[in-house]
Amino acid sequence: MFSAIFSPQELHVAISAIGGIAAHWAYFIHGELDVKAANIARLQLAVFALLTYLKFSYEDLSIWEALLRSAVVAGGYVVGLSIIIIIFWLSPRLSPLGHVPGPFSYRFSKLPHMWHMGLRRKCEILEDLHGQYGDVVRTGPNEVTVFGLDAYNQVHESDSKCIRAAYYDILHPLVSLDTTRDEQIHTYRRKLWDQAFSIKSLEGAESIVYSRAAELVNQLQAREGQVLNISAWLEYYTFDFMGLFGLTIDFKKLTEGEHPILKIHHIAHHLMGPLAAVPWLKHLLMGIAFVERVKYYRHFFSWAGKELERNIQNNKSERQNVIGYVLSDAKRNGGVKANWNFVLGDFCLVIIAGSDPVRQGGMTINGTYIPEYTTIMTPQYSLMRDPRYLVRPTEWIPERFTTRPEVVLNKSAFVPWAIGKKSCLGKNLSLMEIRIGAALLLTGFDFRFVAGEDGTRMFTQATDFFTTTPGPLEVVLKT
Ligand code: HEM
Repeated sequence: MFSAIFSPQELHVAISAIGGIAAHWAYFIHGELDVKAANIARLQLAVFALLTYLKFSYEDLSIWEALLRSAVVAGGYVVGLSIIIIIFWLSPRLSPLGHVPGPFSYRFSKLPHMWHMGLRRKCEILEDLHGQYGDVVRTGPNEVTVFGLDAYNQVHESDSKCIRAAYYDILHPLVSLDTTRDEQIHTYRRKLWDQAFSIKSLEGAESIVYSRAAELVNQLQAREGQVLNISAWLEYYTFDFMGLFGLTIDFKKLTEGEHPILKIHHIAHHLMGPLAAVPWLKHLLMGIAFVERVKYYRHFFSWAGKELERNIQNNKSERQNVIGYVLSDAKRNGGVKANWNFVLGDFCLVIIAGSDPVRQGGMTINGTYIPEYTTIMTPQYSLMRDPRYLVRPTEWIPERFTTRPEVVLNKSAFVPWAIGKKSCLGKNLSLMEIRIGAALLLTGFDFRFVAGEDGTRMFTQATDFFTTTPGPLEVVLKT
């Protein structure tokens, strides 16, 4: 009967549109598909190719006509899928987050958020949304961002039921302590890492920190009177320290200048930043060869893989540092090759430590029910600039932490190292680096901003993606 009213091509388009709707109901809204993005795209391309072949072989069409007609059929699928996505995420009854306020366009897709992140930093976008919509904001079809200390504690405290969200698959297929989403694996690997951060290990680390801080002072003394980007020099200091402490590698950045991998890391960081909002897109692009945007990210991992192999070759005896403990564990449990994704993941984590977390869970936050399997973001940037917890929160008042406690209203909101089971393992180590570095620099030099520098670029030009890289701070030093 249908064939009397519709042409075969029209019928194919209609079936394809119904297929789009069915795919949404039967597949796309069930479970998490981010890391499967490239395979889903490949499958859809394969179906398209098959359809083109069938049309070419059985409908007596030229290859171009077959391609065109298949594209129209594929368009039916896209339209069907888009319509059902819009209905689903717009309807308060169907969408589990229909009751949470937030920007209209963010309800359907994370792509508008990603677009905005290309123009501004994520932390500033979220802070604006906080001002506009309050403490609980819908920032994606399946994502809310929550503000305030109570919300932060609920998500992060040790007995929280929240688990790490899809965003943490950032290194996929590699897995590091900081990105593993499996609670049991996390507990196991945290114990492994703990060995390298014991009091005894930190005592051993002290001499490395002193030697790198002394080298930093040497290098800066040799550049007295010159314009220096002190942000970069502090990064060389911490990078060189982490190489020696965690990996037995001397990156020699303090003595030989910026290591090429740091440059690659910075470019990758900058280009990948906006993609952080949309994990599936990052996985999709990584699955396609020659995508320019992820080129430097690939470079970073291929460099890290070779560097790890060299590192294993150069250090045959057991080492009592992070990579040593991680390798020994791998050897005890099937060998380094079998555990490569964990070993390389942790190797990369030592190189780039620290981040801004996201969690998943089902709970009531500030009176708003957040259903299970919702991604919950808890931006530390906003928490540590919230006037409920600090007086004049955006002003640089270092005395807050020493002689002026009256400008702190609630010190529990100061959580740079996070809290709970997944809080920073390197807190004491980083405090040691900061104290020794700051003491030597402040007692050894007078600092002056160069013309045009007011110290704000360090914050306003910082990149905000998994880890934060500060913007430049140009100064001239005098001994
Ligand atoms: C001032 C410097 C640092 C800050 C502000 C910082 C901050 C953080 C934060 C906020 C987290 C939690 C991330 C999350 O839950 O997603 C974290 C995790 C972590 N940090 Fe740091 N970090 C710093 C330095 C370091 C250093 C020097 C190391 C040494 C290797 C380190 C090792 C780690 C590790 C291993 C984790 C993962 C812990 C886990 O998943 O159990 N951090 N850091």
